[in-house]
Amino acid sequence: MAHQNKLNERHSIFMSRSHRLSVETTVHERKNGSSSALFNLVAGTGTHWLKYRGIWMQVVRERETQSIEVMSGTPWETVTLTTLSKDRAIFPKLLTEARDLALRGQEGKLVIHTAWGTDWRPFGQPRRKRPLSSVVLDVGIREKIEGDVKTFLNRRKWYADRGIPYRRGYLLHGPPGSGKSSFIQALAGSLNYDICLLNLSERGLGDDKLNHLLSNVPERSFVLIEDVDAAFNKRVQTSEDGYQSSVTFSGFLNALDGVASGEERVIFLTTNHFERLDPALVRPGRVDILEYIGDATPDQASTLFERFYGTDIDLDVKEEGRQRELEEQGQELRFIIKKGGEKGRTISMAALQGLFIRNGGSSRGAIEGCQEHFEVQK
Ligand SMILES: Nc1ncnc2c1ncn2[C@@H]1O[C@H](COP(=O)(O)OP(=O)(O)OP(=O)(O)O)[C@@H](O)[C@H]1O
Repeated sequence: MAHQNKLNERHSIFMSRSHRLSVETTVHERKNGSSSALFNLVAGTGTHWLKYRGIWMQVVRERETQSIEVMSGTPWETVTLTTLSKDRAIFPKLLTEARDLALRGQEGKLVIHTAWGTDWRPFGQPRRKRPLSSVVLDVGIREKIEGDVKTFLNRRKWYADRGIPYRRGYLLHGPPGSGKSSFIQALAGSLNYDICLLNLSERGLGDDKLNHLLSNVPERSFVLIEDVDAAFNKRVQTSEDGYQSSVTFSGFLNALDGVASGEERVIFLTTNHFERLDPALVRPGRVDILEYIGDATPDQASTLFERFYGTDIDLDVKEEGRQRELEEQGQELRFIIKKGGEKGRTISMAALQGLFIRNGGSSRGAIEGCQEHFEVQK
C-alpha cells in the first residue's frame, strides 16, 4: 500500500510545530543526492518523482490561488509525498534533514511569525539579530527581565511537578520610542527564540482564532502583542474604515489563561497607556512582570552617545584629544537631560537615536540638537 504524507507549506513547509523547513536554504546549500531530492520536492508546482535514500517517491505540489482561503486558514500550498516503500520512517528522516538544513540557514537570525488565518507563518526574511547590549535601558531593567525569562525557561519541570501552567507574561509600558519592542526582539534573538507578532485588532481575528493561535505557538517563540490597550480601548475597537475588532476582552483573557499544561508560553505585551488597561489583565498569571520603560535618563543618553561616537576606540596619541572631547560631550549631554528632567522635559531614546543619525559625523551637532529639542518644549 502506498504511504502518503501531506505537508502544508507557505514559503516554508510545515509538518508540525517543530518541523519548520525553509525551502530555499535546502535548495542552495547542498548538492548531494538527498538534497537534490529535496530540490525536486520543491522545484515547482505539479508532479515530480524523486529518489531519496534509494526510495522513489511521487511529489505533488499544489498551490492555492485564492488569498481569501489563506485568511480562512486553508493551506496556501500543499505538498503530498507518496511512496510504495514499506519504510514509513523515510518521511520523518527527509523532513528532519531538510529542517536541519533550514535551521542552519537561519542561525544568527531572528524569525518573525505573523498570524495567517489560524496558522503562524514566517513574515519576510529572517532578520539579523540585534545585540541585546545595543538596546540601552535604565539601570537594572535588562538584567531583571532577562534573568526572569532565563529562570522561567529553566523551570519547566518545577512547573510540571506542581501542575502549574508553564507560562509567563511580561508587560512593558511607557512612552513611544523607549525601546520596548527592540528590547523584546533583541532578547528573543539572544536566547535563540523567534517572535510571534500578534495584532489583536487584525481583521478577521475573533476569540476562537485567537485562542487557537495562542495555543499553537511554534516552539521556541515569544508571543509579542504590541499596543495591547488599543484593542480594548472602549472594549471594541473601530478602525478608520469602520472595521470593528471582534476579539472581546473576555475572549482575550480566556486565551491568555488557556494554555495546555506542559506547553511553554512566554507572552510580552506592550502599551503606551498603562492607565487604560483593565486591572483584570494585569494580574499575576497573566502579567507576572510589569516594567516601566521610560524616556532617556542621563545615563542611557550618554551610553547611547558613546555607542554612536565610540569612546572606546584604540587610541594613538592624536586620538586622545578626541577621546577627551567625546567624554566631555557625553557629560554635557547628561547635564542637558538632567536639567530638562527637572523642568519636566524629556527626550525619547528613539529621538536621541534620530539626532545621532542625522548628525552622523558631528557629535557636537548632536549635542546642540539635543539642547534645541529641550528648548522648544514648553
Ligand atoms: N532604549 C533604547 N536603546 C537603543 N535604541 C532605542 C531605545 N529605544 C528606542 N530605540 C530606537 O528607537 C527605535 C524605536 O524603538 P522601539 O520601537 O523599540 O520603541 P517602542 O518603545 O517599542 O515604541 P512604541 O511604544 O511606539 O512601540 C528603534 O529603532 C530603536 O533602535
